[in-house]
Amino acid sequence: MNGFRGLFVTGTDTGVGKTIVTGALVAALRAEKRNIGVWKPVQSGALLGSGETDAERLLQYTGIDERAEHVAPFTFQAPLTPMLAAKQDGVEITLQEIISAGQPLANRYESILIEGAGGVAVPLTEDSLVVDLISELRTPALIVARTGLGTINHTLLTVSYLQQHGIKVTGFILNDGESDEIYNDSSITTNAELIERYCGIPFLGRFPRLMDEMNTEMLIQVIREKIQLTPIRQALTVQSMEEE
Ligand SMILES: Nc1ncnc2c1ncn2[C@@H]1O[C@H](COP(=O)(O)OP(=O)(O)OP(=O)(O)O)[C@@H](O)[C@H]1O
Ligand SMILES: C[C@H](N)[C@H](N)CCCCCC(=O)O
Ligand SMILES: [Mg+2]
Repeated sequence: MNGFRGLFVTGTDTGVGKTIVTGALVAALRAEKRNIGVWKPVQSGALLGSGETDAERLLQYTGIDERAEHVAPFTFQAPLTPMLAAKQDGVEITLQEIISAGQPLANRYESILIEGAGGVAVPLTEDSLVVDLISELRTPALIVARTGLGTINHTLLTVSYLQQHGIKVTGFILNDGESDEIYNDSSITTNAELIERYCGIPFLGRFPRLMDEMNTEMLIQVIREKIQLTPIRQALTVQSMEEE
């Protein structure tokens, strides 16, 4: 049985801000005295020790006391889809190895937020995509998407693909990201409402562009002010009850 208690944070693409949003959500949930952990099953694009990997960023944002190699048991240097990045390092991993490597970490927490790599159809291993990992873990999914023009199509496709695989979608968050583009984009006033209308998945809020250093206190404040946590708390609770 591969079931994990948690929520899988996926995105409409790589670079949409899954790491910052995941870190902020975990920090806000932990501030409520919940024992929530964070897991990055496979990461690519930087090496541990650089301070640039997602595991290191997640630990920095949340203040969790874990070793980065436990948060991300598989790290590959090349900025490529994990399957290819692993190949370049001469490694071949299986979906079952990825899942087994996360189990000891998950066992230390009441629930975990899991950050994917890129979007839902990104090759993780020779014969699996991110969506297959979510299916195996049996967690619901939360989508992080860009705020601006193009996000309706990307988000509706992501919702549809997850649902075709029997995965429950808890909601979507639109992230302003680091680009200036959205400031002249009139679609931002209607994107969230249109996505909700066409797929029926709740909009949980807009994550603002952060200019200052991203410390834990500031991230908790951003989540409290901008993001609806109730559906996320419910997703984590319902799952725990289903397991009993
Ligand atoms: N709201 C924001 N404010 C400021 N910078 C942001 C924001 N969201 C994302 N960024 C920056 O944009 C870059 C890309 O975001 P990030 O690495 O979080 O994407 P990702 O979805 O986690 O990508 P990956 O698929 O590699 O995990 C990072 O440098 C991040 O710090
Ligand atoms: C390198 C990086 N940061 C990633 N998380 C891997 C993203 C792979 C995306 C593949 C793709 O969709 O074309
Ligand atoms: Mg990331």
